Amino acid sequence: MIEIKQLTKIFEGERAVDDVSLTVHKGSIFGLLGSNGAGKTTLLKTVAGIYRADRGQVLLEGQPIYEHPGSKQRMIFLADQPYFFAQTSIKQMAVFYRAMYPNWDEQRFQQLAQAFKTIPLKRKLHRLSKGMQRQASLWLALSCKPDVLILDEPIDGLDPVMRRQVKNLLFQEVADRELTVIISSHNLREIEDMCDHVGIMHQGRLLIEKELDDLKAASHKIQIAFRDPRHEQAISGLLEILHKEERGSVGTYIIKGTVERITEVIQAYQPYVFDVLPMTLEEIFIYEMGDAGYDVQPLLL
Ligand SMILES: Nc1ncnc2c1ncn2[C@@H]1O[C@H](COP(=O)(O)OP(=O)(O)OP(=O)(O)O)[C@@H](O)[C@H]1O
Repeated sequence: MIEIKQLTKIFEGERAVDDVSLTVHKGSIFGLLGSNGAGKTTLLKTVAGIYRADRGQVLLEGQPIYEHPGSKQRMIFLADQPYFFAQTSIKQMAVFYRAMYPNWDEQRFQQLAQAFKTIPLKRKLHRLSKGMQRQASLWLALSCKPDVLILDEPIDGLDPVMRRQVKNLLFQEVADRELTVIISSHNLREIEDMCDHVGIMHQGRLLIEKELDDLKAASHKIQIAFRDPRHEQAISGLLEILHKEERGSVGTYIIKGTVERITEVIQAYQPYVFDVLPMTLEEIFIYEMGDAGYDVQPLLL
């Protein structure tokens, strides 16, 4: 378990991360979203023990990460720009990782050659494309068998086939040995596919942090055609309507509450049309955050 407690990181008098508290459970995948400059990379680097917090702390299984080299060996941070030593191949980088990370698993490294077969073992990494370099850094990271993998927009630059491959590898590690993953991305669909918890950052602050299932269960998109316009007024007194759009006689409503409660209230008026529609994570964020007083639309892609 990772506990982030009232974390603040200041650069040149500006708070890049401002009083963020968050718990990431072992074996979960946490997705971090936010606009450019929101503080995601700074938060991730502080969690990884690369930056020292100005206030607050980060604990891995109760141990402060920055002060414990042993904790840092249990986690891997993959930056959005992969970094390798000059003139090295993946084989040579593997020698370095083997020396650095006590959990390095040579057999896993060999197995993963199949998954990352586009990367030649002896070719200099700096000559590979950006996407291939990202693949190489994921290959090395997974071979270290880390307890925590922190990924700063790593999947965004991969082609669709490799994206699926990497997601499957991560799911497998989470299921088999409770790997904890923290991933930042601008791609909401990616986060929705992968993560069980999500958070949105803006101007250094964590605006919202919730379990995806809770978010999905908290509000619903319903299409309704009432028999009598007065019925609509009646339900708005009984349910919390966050948003409404009308097309002809059919209205699409975003309503807070459980689907059972919403169904019970609306069905009592026997509408002509009553359909519960799926909501995307983007819609959920827009309405949830709008309800909390934030215009979140510009923060999301
Ligand atoms: N090393 C640094 N020195 C000074 N300021 C920094 C440094 N790193 C980040 N910042 C500032 O901290 C703020 C947050 O930056 P950060 O890179 O954490 O945002 P981000 O959410 O990852 O953005 P993006 O989505 O664009 O990658 C920005 O205002 C940035 O200019």
